[in-house]
Amino acid sequence: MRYSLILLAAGQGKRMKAGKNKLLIELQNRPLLLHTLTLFEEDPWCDEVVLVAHQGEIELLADLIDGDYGKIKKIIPGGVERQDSVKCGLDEIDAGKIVLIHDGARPFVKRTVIHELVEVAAEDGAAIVAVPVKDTIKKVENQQVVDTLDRSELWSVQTPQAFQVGLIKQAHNKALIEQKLGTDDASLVEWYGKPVTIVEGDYFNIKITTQEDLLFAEAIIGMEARNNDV
Ligand SMILES: Nc1ccn([C@@H]2O[C@H](COP(=O)(O)OP(=O)(O)OP(=O)(O)O)[C@@H](O)[C@H]2O)c(=O)n1
Ligand SMILES: C[C@](O)(CO)[C@H](O)COP(=O)(O)O
Repeated sequence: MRYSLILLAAGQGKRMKAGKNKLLIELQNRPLLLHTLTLFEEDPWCDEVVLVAHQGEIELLADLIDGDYGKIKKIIPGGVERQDSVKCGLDEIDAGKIVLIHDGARPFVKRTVIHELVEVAAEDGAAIVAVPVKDTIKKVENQQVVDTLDRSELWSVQTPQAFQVGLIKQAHNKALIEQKLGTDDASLVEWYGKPVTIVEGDYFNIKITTQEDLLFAEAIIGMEARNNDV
């Protein structure tokens, strides 16, 4: 199987409070973005990568990559919202492909999960990685609990998310026209009226969002290094 990747790196990292794009923060002496890029550069199923960046950081990222990532087809400017950045990426992907959309801020997705996702998307049209929620989730209004949701039905959604490219382009185009904004791409497909299949992932595939996630990330890298030594 083969796929194209849209890798998102055009966020602001406001919640990280690092004063710069969080994807440039170093983990084990390497920018976070390069950890994520390496996963896909080394995956034989990945044909090409469209890297979506801030207009003002395109040159910086090109220098950082320095010709080491041959699968990068283009570095293109993103938009204000994550969804706008994905739309810019989709415009670069040819018809008939399976496209994966992934947060540059998730450097720990496993290749086995990626491959299962691609196979399911090729069959079903849309597939996303998710894990069952571990906490009890309550609905709250004005600091008052109004409901306790049934945890057996709740999943915490990650990326990558994989789609037949025609389907995700149609969903994004309709969302643009009707000004529908979602926090992930699958929600646009759901809103478009098409099914989305869950592939169970794992709890290591964190999104590096706030300062404490950097500690978790260092711990995961340390654990991976120890496992490789065994
Ligand atoms: N306009 C945007 C917003 C986000 N992203 C990317 O989408 C991924 C997930 O977004 P998030 O973790 O929310 O990143 P930020 O927007 O950078 O963080 P924050 O919301 O804290 O500012 C990140 O890899 C980020 O670079 C993007 O490409 N374009
Ligand atoms: C797409 C996503 O990774 C799913 O968890 C997430 O929605 C991305 O950004 P967010 O701004 O943290 O919601």
